[in-house]
Amino acid sequence: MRLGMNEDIKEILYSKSQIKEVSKQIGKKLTADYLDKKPLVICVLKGAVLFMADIIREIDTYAEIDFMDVSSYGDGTVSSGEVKILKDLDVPVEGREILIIEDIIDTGKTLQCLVDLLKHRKAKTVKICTLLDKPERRVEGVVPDYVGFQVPNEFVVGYGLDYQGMYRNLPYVGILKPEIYENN
Ligand SMILES: O=P(O)(O)OC[C@H]1O[C@H](OP(=O)(O)OP(=O)(O)O)[C@H](O)[C@@H]1O
Ligand code: HPA
Ligand SMILES: [Mg+2]
Repeated sequence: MRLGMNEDIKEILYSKSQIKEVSKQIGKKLTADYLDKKPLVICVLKGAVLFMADIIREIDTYAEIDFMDVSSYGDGTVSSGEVKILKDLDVPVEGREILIIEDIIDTGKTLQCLVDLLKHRKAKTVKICTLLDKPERRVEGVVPDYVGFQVPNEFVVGYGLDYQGMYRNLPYVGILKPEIYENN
């Protein structure tokens, strides 16, 4: 009998309070770096939605927010390599200081595609803030500017990160038991 989501987690990597603490630290840096710059803060749906909500409340300066929905993983644990734009931004980015908020950088394909697009649209600057960085799996040369935690090469879920659309609502980041996805 499955008792609930928590039973599917092999190990908790980052607790709610650790994530809160790291968001505060990053928020302080962002406040200093973006003072008077009126950045456009972009949340990459859906994974980044929880971290975005934390981060914007820690940025103590004028900022606009917008959302983009891109998807490359579908239902699996391996990137398809093909990044689809499912929802574009509502505002133009030309001349703007852009801060992209992500939950995780894995292969880097999603962000490489986004950064290229925003530069093509003539953004003034494009910086990346990610809760998690998994550098071991990188195939693109994406380097984040603000990082919460570096994660090992494991499939992680929680705090926005999903497996087959589930586990996003776990209040921590944990490693999914391999038997969960190996049985599917
Ligand atoms: O560095 P990459 O290998 O490209 O992987 C990282 C991206 O993959 C996940 O999103 P996904 O496409 O699964 O959509 P989701 O955010 O809606 O879960 C995650 O939220 C990142 O956006
Ligand atoms: O480890 C991961 N977990 C969930 N979604 C992801 N998208 C890229 N890497 C991951
Ligand atoms: Mg995502």
